[in-house]
Amino acid sequence: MADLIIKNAYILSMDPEAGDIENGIVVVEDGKIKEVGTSTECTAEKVIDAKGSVLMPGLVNTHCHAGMTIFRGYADDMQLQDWLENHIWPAEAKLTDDDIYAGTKLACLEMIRSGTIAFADMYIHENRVAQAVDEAGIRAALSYGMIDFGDKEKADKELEVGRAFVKEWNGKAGGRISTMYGPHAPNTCSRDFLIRVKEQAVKDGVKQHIHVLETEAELNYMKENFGMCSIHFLKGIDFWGTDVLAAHCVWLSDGDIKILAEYGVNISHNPNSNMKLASGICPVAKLIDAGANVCLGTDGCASNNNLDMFEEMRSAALLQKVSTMDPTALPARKVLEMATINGAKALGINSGMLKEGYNADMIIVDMNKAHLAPVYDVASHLVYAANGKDVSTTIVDGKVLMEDGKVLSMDEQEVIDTAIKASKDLLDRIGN
Ligand SMILES: O=c1[nH]cnc2c1ncn2[C@@H]1O[C@H](CO)[C@@H](O)[C@H]1O
Ligand SMILES: [Zn+2]
Repeated sequence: MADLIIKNAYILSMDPEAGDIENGIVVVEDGKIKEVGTSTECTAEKVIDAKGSVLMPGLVNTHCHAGMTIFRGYADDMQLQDWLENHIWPAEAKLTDDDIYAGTKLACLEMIRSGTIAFADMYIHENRVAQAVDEAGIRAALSYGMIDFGDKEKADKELEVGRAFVKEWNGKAGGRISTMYGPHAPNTCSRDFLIRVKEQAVKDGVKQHIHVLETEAELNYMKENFGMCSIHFLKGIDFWGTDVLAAHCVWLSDGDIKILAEYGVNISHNPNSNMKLASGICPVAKLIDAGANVCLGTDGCASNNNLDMFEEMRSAALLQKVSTMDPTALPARKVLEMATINGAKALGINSGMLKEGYNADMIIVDMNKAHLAPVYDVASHLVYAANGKDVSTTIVDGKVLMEDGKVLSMDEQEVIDTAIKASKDLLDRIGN
């Protein structure tokens, strides 16, 4: 007997061979998809009737600082450098590991509610992030964010913490957690440090997660100090020769785009954060044309200010259209690919498609809503009209984490109350 059957769904499989299936059935066994079709011989312990709903692969958030959910709305309307140096970093210095656990629990709750099945994270006290992910039931690729600012002693310490984290958590939570190295950015990490981290990542067989060319200030800094941009600088130390997830990539030349595509770099596009911090616009359409793997992320909640990947899909599409003055740029299906297939590829997980053998990481979107009627094209609604609140059911690794709007893997009110209390205590400590 199978574990779970979902029937009567409009299946948006994202599998190029199967396409969309009306009135479809998905069968789940041992956390994997066993069958996708229009009928089945199987019976299951649990059956969900998804009539009037869309069943699709859950969304993958490829750039996040989940613990920063505790800072939602803490410091808005300023430049990245001012925001980080004068507000976020001083506040982070006062964060306890309990605060980060509380913030990450809240982030996981919000992600499960809005249809995200996996996320990539870079933050501090990452052990507690991993604990929260383990308990919440979601999937994640986690990294400890390392910064050395050219200080050799700090570099040694940071790499030690990063290494310990990679070793302790890779493959944990029944395989739902993977680990990466997280050198923060080319303008906050020294050249020597980036080389050491890269070599360690290759030795340990894990990926690296890094911010790259988020701002024009970074581009200017790199040109002044190294006589070249971050993309060429990282090429020079063979950083791109390893498996990399690069967030933002806003300030790219046409030559940079070629390099990123050629090396198969995974690029996490974060349109809402880039708009809010006025960082600029990632040339997504050009990157895709060049053959690069572009996926989507929200960034942290202090620069977004939510984790709703449906909003991110809509923003990504609209921003490319207006910046290229071409309404055919980034059509709905392409954006859905970025949020599912491409994101799963970037994280190295077998999700992002509803297909036999893939992880049963999927969501049900309720289409019986005023703002989703009538329906001509399901993909259009998912990108241009829906939002995260339309997700009724979220399934990760075959486990139902939310069913019909009720979160099953955690006590929702307790998670919200704990985060609010932590934010108040934090303000007292900061002295605001
Ligand atoms: O958009 C961003 N650009 C650069 N750094 C960021 C951004 N958002 C958060 N952080 C910072 O990255 C570190 C990760 O460990 C944290 O210090 C976090 O505040
Ligand atoms: Zn970031």
